[in-house]
Amino acid sequence: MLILELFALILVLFILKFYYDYFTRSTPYPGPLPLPIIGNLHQYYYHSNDFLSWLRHLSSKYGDVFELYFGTCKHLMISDPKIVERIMSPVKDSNYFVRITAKDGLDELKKGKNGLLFNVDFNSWSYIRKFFKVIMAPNNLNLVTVTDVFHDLEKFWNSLIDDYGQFLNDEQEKSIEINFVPWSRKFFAETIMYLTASKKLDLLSNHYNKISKNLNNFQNSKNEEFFDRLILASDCVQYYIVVPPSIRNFPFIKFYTNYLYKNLTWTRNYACDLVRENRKIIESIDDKENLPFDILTMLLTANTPKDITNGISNDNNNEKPMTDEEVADNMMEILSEGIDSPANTLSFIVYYVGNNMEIEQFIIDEIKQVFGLSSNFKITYEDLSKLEYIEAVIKEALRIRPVTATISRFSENSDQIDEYKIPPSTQLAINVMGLHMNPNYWKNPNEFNPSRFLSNNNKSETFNKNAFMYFGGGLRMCPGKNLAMTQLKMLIVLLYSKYKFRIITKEPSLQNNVNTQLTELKIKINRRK
Ligand code: HEM
Repeated sequence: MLILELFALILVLFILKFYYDYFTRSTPYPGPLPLPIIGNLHQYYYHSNDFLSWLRHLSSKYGDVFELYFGTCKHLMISDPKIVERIMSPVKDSNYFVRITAKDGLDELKKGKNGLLFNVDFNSWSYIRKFFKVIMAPNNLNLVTVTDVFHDLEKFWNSLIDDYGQFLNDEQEKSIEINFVPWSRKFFAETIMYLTASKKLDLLSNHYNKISKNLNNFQNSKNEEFFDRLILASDCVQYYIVVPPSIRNFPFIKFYTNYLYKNLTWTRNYACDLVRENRKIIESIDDKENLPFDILTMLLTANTPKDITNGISNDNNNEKPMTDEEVADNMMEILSEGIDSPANTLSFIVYYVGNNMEIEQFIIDEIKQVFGLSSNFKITYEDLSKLEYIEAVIKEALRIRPVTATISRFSENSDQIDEYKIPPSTQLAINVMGLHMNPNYWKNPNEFNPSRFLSNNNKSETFNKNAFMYFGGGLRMCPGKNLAMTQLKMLIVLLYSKYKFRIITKEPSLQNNVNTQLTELKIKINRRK
C-alpha cells in the first residue's frame, strides 16, 4: 500500500513539475497542450493517424509558428516564409546547419558523423557533398542508363499486355491492369543501383515473373530482399531518433528495437559485401582510366593513387581513404534516398495527370513539339531543358504531394527574425504542407494546376520561393535534385509517348500517413498508337 502511495506521489510530483516547466517556459508559442512523456502524439491518433491532415488542421488553428511535442521533444513548427528564408540561408556558418540532434540514437547507429542526412559534423558532411557535386553534374549523369532500364520495363509491360491484356469496349488495343507503385519503385531502384555501383539487379524481370505467374523463373533474390529491407532500415534510423534509449530498451519494446536493429545490420552487411566485391574489381584494374565511373568507385578510390574524383579533398585534412563500413553507409543512403522520393513522385504524377485529360494532352503536345512524331527518339539534355510544361507538372506534383511533410533544422544559438524569437537549442520543423497548401501563398492550393509554374502564361502565378520547399533549401538542399528532375522528365516523355493510362484507384492510399509514401495505384495501361 505504502509503495502504491509513494508511486502515486512521485507521479503527481512528476506531472506538476512537467506542467510547471511547461507554463513557465521561455519564449512560449501557441500549440495544443502536451501530456507528460507522450507530448501531443495522442492527438495524432485522434486524427486517424493522418499526419498531413493533422498538420493542416494545426496550422489553421495556431498560425504560422506553433509548438508541437513529439514525445518529450518540443518542435517549433514553422510555416512563415520569412523564417524559412533565414533558416534556409545557404551560408557556411549557418545557425541552422544541423538537421537533427538525437545524439544517443545517431551515435549508437554510427550515423552522426557519416553520410549526409543525419550528419552533424560540418567537415565530414561537406566532404561527402563534394562527391554528389561531381556525380550529379549534367555531363556525368548517364542518360543511357535511364533509357536502358525503360526499355526493359517496356519489354515486360508489352509482354503482359500481349499475353494477359483484354480488349475493352470498342478499343483497338488490348489493355491490362497493374499496380503502378511497385513498378515505379523497381525502376528507380534498378537505375540508382546502376548509377551507384554499375550493377544490374533484375528487379523488373523478377517482378514481371512474379505477376505473370511465371514462377519457375521467379526467385526471391537477395537483391530484392535488400531493397525491401532498405525501407525498414530508414525506419530504424527514424525510430532511434524519436524514441529515447530508456523506452527503446524497455523489456517488451526491446523486441521491436532488436528487430529493427538486426534488419539494419543485415542491410549494412549486404552493402559491405558489395563494397568488398567492388574493391576487388578496382584492385584488378591497373589503369584508372578503365575504372567504372560510378559513385561507389569514387568513394572507394578517393585519397588513393587510383582516385577518379579529381582529388576531392577532406577539409579535416584527413586524407585517409574511407573504410568499407563508411563507404557502405554512404552508399546505402544514396540508394534509399534515390528510390522512394522519385518513385512516389512519378506515381502521383501518373495519378493526377490520369485524372485530367487536358493536362495529359498538354504533355503529349509538348513531347511531339520537342521530339517530333517518331516514337524512337534519342533524348538529350538540350531536349530536356525545353520541356517547360513537363517540368511544371513535376513541380505541381511536388507542391501538392511533397515527399516529406516537414523538414527539420536545429537552432544552435538564439535568433530574432522580425517579431519571432527563436530560442537556442531548439528543434525546428518547417511545415512543408502548411506552406504548400496555404491560400495566402497559392491560388486554389487544393487544385492540381501545373500552369501556375509556367512563365508567360495567363494562368501562371508569382509565388514566394520560400513557400515552395520541393527539394528543401539552403546548405542541405537535396543533392539529388538534378538527377531526380532529369529521370522524371525522361520517364514522363518515355511513358506518355508509348502508353495510355487510365486510373482505377479513386484516392491513392498512403503508408503510415506520416509522409506521402504510396502503397497502391491501380491503373490500366495500353500501348499508344
Ligand atoms: C523527386 C525526387 C526527390 C525529392 C522530392 C527529394 C527531396 C528532398 C528533400 C525535401 C530533402 C531535404 C532537404 C533539406 O533538408 O533542405 C532531401 C535531402 C536529401 N536527398 Fe533528396 N529528393 C529526391 C531525390 C533524391 C535522390 C535521387 C537522391 C540521391 C541520389 C537524394 C538524396 C538526398 C540526400 C543525400 C539528402 C540529404 C542532404 C543533406 O543533408 O545534405 N534525393 N531530398
